[in-house]
Amino acid sequence: MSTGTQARRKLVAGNWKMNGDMAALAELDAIAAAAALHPHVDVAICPPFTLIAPAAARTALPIGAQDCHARASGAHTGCVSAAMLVEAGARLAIVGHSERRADQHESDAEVRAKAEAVMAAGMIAILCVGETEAERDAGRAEDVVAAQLAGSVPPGAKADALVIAYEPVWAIGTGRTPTPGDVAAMHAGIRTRLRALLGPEADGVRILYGGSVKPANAAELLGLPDVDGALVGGASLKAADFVPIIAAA
Ligand SMILES: O=C[C@H](O)COP(=O)(O)O
Repeated sequence: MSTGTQARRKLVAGNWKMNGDMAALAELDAIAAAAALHPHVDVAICPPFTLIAPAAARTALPIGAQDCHARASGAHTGCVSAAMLVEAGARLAIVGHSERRADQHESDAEVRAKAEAVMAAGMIAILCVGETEAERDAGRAEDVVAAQLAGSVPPGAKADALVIAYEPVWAIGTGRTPTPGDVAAMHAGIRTRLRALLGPEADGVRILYGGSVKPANAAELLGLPDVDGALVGGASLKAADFVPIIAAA
């Protein structure tokens, strides 16, 4: 998988969430075939933990995890370490998804520790940020995202190991998306915040948009300034939906 440092290659990553079984891995074949037709786009799939090893064995597509424990080992029932993910074949891992921030009460500090573990293991961290609808309605969206970045982006992170995914919580799985202007403004704001945190390295960090990305809206969203790709949930489960998004990138 290419790094983001040179002209920020687009990245279209699928997050299967808690969906998929062995039979679903057949979708990877069609996705891989489409990805080969678009070599200027990086494509990755993040299936459930149980499918990482068989997915990585089946395809050359980069396979990722949806979470990672911050510690290397120990008494953490139900958790999986970064080294375990690498051994299973993962090359990237999502951290700080809003569903985990909400359901598992993950703090910015925990997300940062997870991102550091992912990077230390040689994987790419896709670090998610995004405001709730109430926060946007209150005019606090940019401040909320800025605070998440300040609290969860590891200091000294390198552009080839860090991807930011801006996912407004209210747009996830709802069929709703921010206006193109709001997406562009938020991505520009994220870039500015990253420069303050990481210096010039920030210019190589890819910033993905996520939240109800579909074939019908992908071209518009992916064509916006500072939108370096997409993190796709529901529309990544079927190649018939995901492939047009890859093509749009
Ligand atoms: O990680 C993916 C996002 O949560 C977006 O999900 P969605 O495309 O189903 O809205």
